[in-house]
Amino acid sequence: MSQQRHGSTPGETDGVPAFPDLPEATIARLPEYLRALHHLAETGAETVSSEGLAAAAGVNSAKLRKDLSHLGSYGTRGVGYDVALLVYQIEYILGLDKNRAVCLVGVGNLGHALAGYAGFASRGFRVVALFDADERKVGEEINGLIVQHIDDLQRIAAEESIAIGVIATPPGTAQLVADALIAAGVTSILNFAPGVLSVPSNVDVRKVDLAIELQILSFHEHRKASLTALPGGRSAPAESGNQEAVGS
Ligand SMILES: NC(=O)c1ccc[n+]([C@@H]2O[C@H](COP(=O)([O-])OP(=O)(O)OC[C@H]3O[C@@H](n4cnc5c(N)ncnc54)[C@H](O)[C@@H]3O)[C@@H](O)[C@H]2O)c1
Repeated sequence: MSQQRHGSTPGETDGVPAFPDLPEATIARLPEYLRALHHLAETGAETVSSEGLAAAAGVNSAKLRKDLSHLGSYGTRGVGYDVALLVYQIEYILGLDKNRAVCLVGVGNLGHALAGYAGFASRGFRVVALFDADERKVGEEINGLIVQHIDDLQRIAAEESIAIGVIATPPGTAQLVADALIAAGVTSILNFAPGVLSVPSNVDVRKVDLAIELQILSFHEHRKASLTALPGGRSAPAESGNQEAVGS
C-alpha cells in the first residue's frame, strides 16, 4: 500500500482546518468514526461522549480524542462532541462532499459482487462505469450500469471525470489495467488483485487482500495458543479484543 503525505495548509474553513497533517493511522480510523456517527445520527443523538463514540467505533477513547484533535475537534466538557458538526468535519477532511466518480475494471466473481453493492453511494461515491475485456460480459447490466469494453476506458473516464479506479481483474493483468487507468487520468486505485502495482508518485494505491487479513488473524490465534501453553497457563486478555478495519 503506498503511503501518502498530507501537507499542512494554514487557514480554516468553518472551523475545519483546511488540511491538517494527519497520520495514516488516523486517516484509516476516520471512516470508522464516520460510520458510527451516521448510526448515532440515525438514532436521533445530537451529541456523543468520546467514550460512547470510541465504543461505537471499536477503538479506545484516548486514541479517538487524539485523532479528533488533529481535526481541531475537542468536544465540550460534560457534553461531548456535536454529532452533526463532527460528521461535517470528517466528511470534509475525507473529501466525501465531492461525490467522486469511481469505475470498476473486471466484472468477474468479485467485480459482480462489488458492482452490485449499494453501499458505495451511501458512503459518498458514484460508481459510474464498469469495464471488462471479455466481449461476453460487455453489454450486461448490473445495478443500472452497462458493462463497457475496456477499450472505451479512456473516453468514458474523460466524460465522467473518473478519479478512482477499482481493479478486480486476475493478477496477471492488474498492472496493464493500472497503466490504462493512469493513462486515462485516474489518480487513485483500489486494487483487489494480489501483488504490487508500479505507479507514478502522484497516484495512490490501496490494496485489499482478505487472505492477508486471515493470515494476520492466524498469527493472533498462534500467539494466543502459545500464551496459554506457557507455564502457569497465562492467557490472553479476555475483556476486550482487538478490532482493526480491513486494510488499515
Ligand atoms: N482482495 C481480496 O480479498 C480478493 C478476494 C477475491 C478475489 N480477489 C482477486 O480479485 C481478482 C478477481 O477475482 P475473480 O474471482 O472475480 O476473477 P474472475 O476471473 O471471476 O474475474 C476477472 C474478470 O476480469 C476480467 N479481465 C481480465 N483481464 C482484463 C483486462 N485486461 N481488462 C478488463 N477486464 C479484464 C475478466 O474478463 C473477468 O471478467 C483476482 O485478482 C483475485 O485474485 C481478491
